[in-house]
Order: sequence, then C-alpha cells, then structure tokens
Amino acid sequence: MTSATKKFSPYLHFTRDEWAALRNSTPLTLSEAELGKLQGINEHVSMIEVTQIYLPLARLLNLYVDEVKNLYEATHVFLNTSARKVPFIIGIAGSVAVGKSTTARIVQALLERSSDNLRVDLVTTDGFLYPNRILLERGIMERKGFPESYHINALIQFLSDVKSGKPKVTAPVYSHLVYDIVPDQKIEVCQPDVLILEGLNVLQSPSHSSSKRHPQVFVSDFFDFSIYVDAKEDHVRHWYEERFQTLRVTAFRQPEAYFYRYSTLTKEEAHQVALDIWDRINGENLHENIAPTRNRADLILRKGRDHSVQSVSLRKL
Ligand SMILES: Nc1ncnc2c1ncn2[C@@H]1O[C@H](COP(=O)(O)OP(=O)(O)O)[C@@H](O)[C@H]1O
Ligand SMILES: CC(C)(COP(=O)(O)O)[C@@H](O)C(=O)NCCC(=O)O
Repeated sequence: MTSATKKFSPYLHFTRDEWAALRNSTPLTLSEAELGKLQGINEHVSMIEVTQIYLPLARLLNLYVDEVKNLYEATHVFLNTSARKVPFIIGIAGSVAVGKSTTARIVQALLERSSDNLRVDLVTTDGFLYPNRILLERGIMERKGFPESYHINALIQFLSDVKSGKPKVTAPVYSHLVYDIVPDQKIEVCQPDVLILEGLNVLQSPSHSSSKRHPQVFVSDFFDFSIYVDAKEDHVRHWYEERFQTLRVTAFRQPEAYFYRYSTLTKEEAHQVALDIWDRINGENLHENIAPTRNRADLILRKGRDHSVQSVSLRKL
C-alpha cells in the first residue's frame, strides 16, 4: 500500500505483530479449562493464534460493548425513560469456508470468559434461507447463499425484535446435514449481552448486491460492530475442498445426509465435484455479492494459507 493510499484509507492497518502487541497493555491469560474449550471449537486452531489475534480482538470488543451500553443509557437519561436490556450485535461476514463460524465461536468463547461474564448468543443467517421447497419452486436451488435465497425480511424482523429488547426472540434453524431448514426447530435469543450474527451476506446493501429485491432497511443497520474475514480466493477454495473431503468420509456417510451420494466418490472425483460447486456457486457469490462488502466492515481479518491472520485493518472512528 502506498503512503498516499494509507493516508486516505478509512482504516488503521496493523501487521500481525503490531496487532498482537496491542494485547500487551492488558495482560490476558487463559486457564487450562478455557484453552480446552477453545480447542474443542476447532482442533486446528492454534493457541498462538488465539493469544496473538483473538485476545486483542476480544479486548477491543469488550471496550466497545461497555461504551455502547453507556451511550444507550445516556440516551435514556436524556429521554427520561427506562432502558431495556438490549444486546450488542456483532456481524461476521466473509466467503463460504473462509472461517466465519470458527471466528464467531472463538469470539463467543473469549467474550464469555471476559471479566464482565457476558452472555453471548450466536445465530447464523443460514436459518433464514428459504426452505428447499420454495427454492425449488423458484428455480433457485443452485443459488443457496445468494441474496435471493434468503427471507431477508424475516431476518430484519428478527434483528429488529432483538434490538428493541424483546425478552424472547426466535430464529429458524438450518441443517447442513439435511441441506434444508429444520421444521419446528428454533433457536431462542433471550436478551443476551451480545449477539453474534454470522453469515455470507450480512454486510450487503443494494449497491453491493446482484439481487433486485431490496428492502429499505439493511441487516448491517443493526450492527454495533462488524468483522469481515478475508483471504485469497485460492486459499478459500482449497479450504472448501479440504472440508468437502473431510465431510465425504464423515457426515456424508450418514444415511440421512442430503449429500450421501458424495460419500461414494473417490478422492479424485470429490476433488472435481468440490471445485465445480465452488466455481459455479460459492466462488461466483464471493465475487458478485460478498467481496464487494468487505470495506463496509469495522474490522478486516486477513488470513494466510495456514489460516493464521497476517494483517488486521480497523476502521478509524
Ligand atoms: N483459525 C482456523 N485455524 C484452522 N482451521 C480453520 C480456522 N478457521 C477455519 N478453519 C477451517 O477452515 C474450514 C472453514 O471454516 P468454517 O469456520 O467452517 O468456515 P465458514 O463458516 O466461513 O464456512 C473448516 O474446515 C475449519 O476447520
Ligand atoms: C448454507 C450456506 C448458503 C451458508 O449460509 P450462511 O450461514 O452464510 O447464511 C452455504 O454453506 C451453502 O450451503 N452454499 C451452497 C453451496 C454449497 O453446498 O457449498
């Protein structure tokens, strides 16, 4: 990045080492039990990564949670009204297979262990995909993850209910195993301190979307903080294939799996199928709808080939 580009960038840029140093000002340590819990999230996540990248991030988020709460209370003092408990909402965006859900679960675990003992709920936007029946009816079964595949008004209603301090709000549930919405199953969100909403398209606005069906309110309007998980497409495509190969010999073998037929593929056949799905669906969605939203995020984590974060950008206030 040239010095002129840096000067006018809306972001502060940190190398990995500069970012890691930001936690030095506040000593943060993890107990053995907490380390165990984090390893349970994803056995491949290294503890060096948690310490150097995610602990500074959790510290930043803790500070923001406190400040937003103070601001909210100040508004109620001004209005002479009583404040309801309203969750701080964090949006996590990025490509399929870039590591959104791993990032979300690490952030959740670290915030929960913070000195404030925060209660942190996690919701993924796949619950707001239309059921396969509707996707089939509309001829968009091959467009899962594209803007038109989501019941966006239901998602906005959900966020609006959460942000208005409703005591109990529910979200629908998607199963990757059956590749469809699970009827009658719901996640309950009961006024947590923090809600993390993770999904491909959470930062989309009309100018970023290929869809012509736009609501007037955007998902990101409800965020107090947003994170975009970024990596070169070559890496993400490779991670997508790696995950597909793992699923081929694990989850896809279950008879109820929608993709049971993939469990009988050879490794080489699976390689071709995964890359074909990537190129036709997830790669196209990344180019058209997801990558263009990157610069709307408050924080961008850039990951290298081995999943380690190489640099971080934080939006200047
Ligand atoms: N920080 C990380 N360290 C090691 N592996 C990771 C990390 N984040 C994600 N992965 C791996 O990359 C793949 C995609 O991650 P996942 O969190 O499921 O992505 P997404 O939710 O964006 O689809 C998974 O196989 C996961 O185990
Ligand atoms: C379910 C998804 C659309 C992700 O949804 P999200 O949680 O980001 O809203 C995606 O993982 C997916 O299944 N895409 C369809 C193509 C594929 O099978 O990879």
